[in-house]
Amino acid sequence: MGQRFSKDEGYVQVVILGLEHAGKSSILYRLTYDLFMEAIPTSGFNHEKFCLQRGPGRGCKFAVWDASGSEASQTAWSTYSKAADVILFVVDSADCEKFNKAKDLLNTVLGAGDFPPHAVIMVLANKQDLTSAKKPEELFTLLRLKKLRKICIRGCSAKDGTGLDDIFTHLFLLFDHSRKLKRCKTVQVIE
Ligand SMILES: Nc1nc2c(ncn2[C@@H]2O[C@H](COP(=O)(O)OP(=O)(O)OP(=O)(O)O)[C@@H](O)[C@H]2O)c(=O)[nH]1
Ligand SMILES: [Mg+2]
Repeated sequence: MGQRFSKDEGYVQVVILGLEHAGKSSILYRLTYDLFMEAIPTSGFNHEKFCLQRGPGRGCKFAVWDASGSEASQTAWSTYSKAADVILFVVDSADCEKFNKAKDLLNTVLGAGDFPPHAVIMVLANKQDLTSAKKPEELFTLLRLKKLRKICIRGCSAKDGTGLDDIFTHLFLLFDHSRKLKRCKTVQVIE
């Protein structure tokens, strides 16, 4: 907790952003310990490292930074985005009153364009265990994601683990694809 942010060389750098209370730290706990713990609001960062043990991305290493969602902390987000290979933007799918705020915040993050061109942006529609939660497809429209480039959405629940067990494989495939696309573009320019 409260660590200084830095780029982890040799790792796919994943930055978790989103409003306070969206469930960012709960997702990190679920990924790290495979359990649900009552999280306390983050001050600074949580930082964990993972290595994919199986599947197409076997051996790929991920460094995950879970930021505080407080307004004071949001001012520093562009620093983290600059170093990000993957941005996970977490939304509380059951908190309809905050959807607009979440949309504006996501637009601010994306509009700043600080992240590298190969970066993958995934919205995690968290708290799918709650009956009031909007489905990822609904959130896709509500957050007006279709207007935004290179972005995908996935439903999940830190509480019961839904949508999180294969997240690193999924991220690896997206990241790999994104890097290859970038390489293709370079080849086309040279031709
Ligand atoms: N029902 C349900 N509750 C969740 C889920 N994920 C998180 N919560 C709850 O949501 C609240 C906020 O969770 P946190 O993980 O602390 O949220 P955060 O985004 O890290 O918040 P900040 O660190 O303040 O930015 C806690 O009470 C969690 O128990 C989920 O998938 N389902
Ligand atoms: Mg937190």
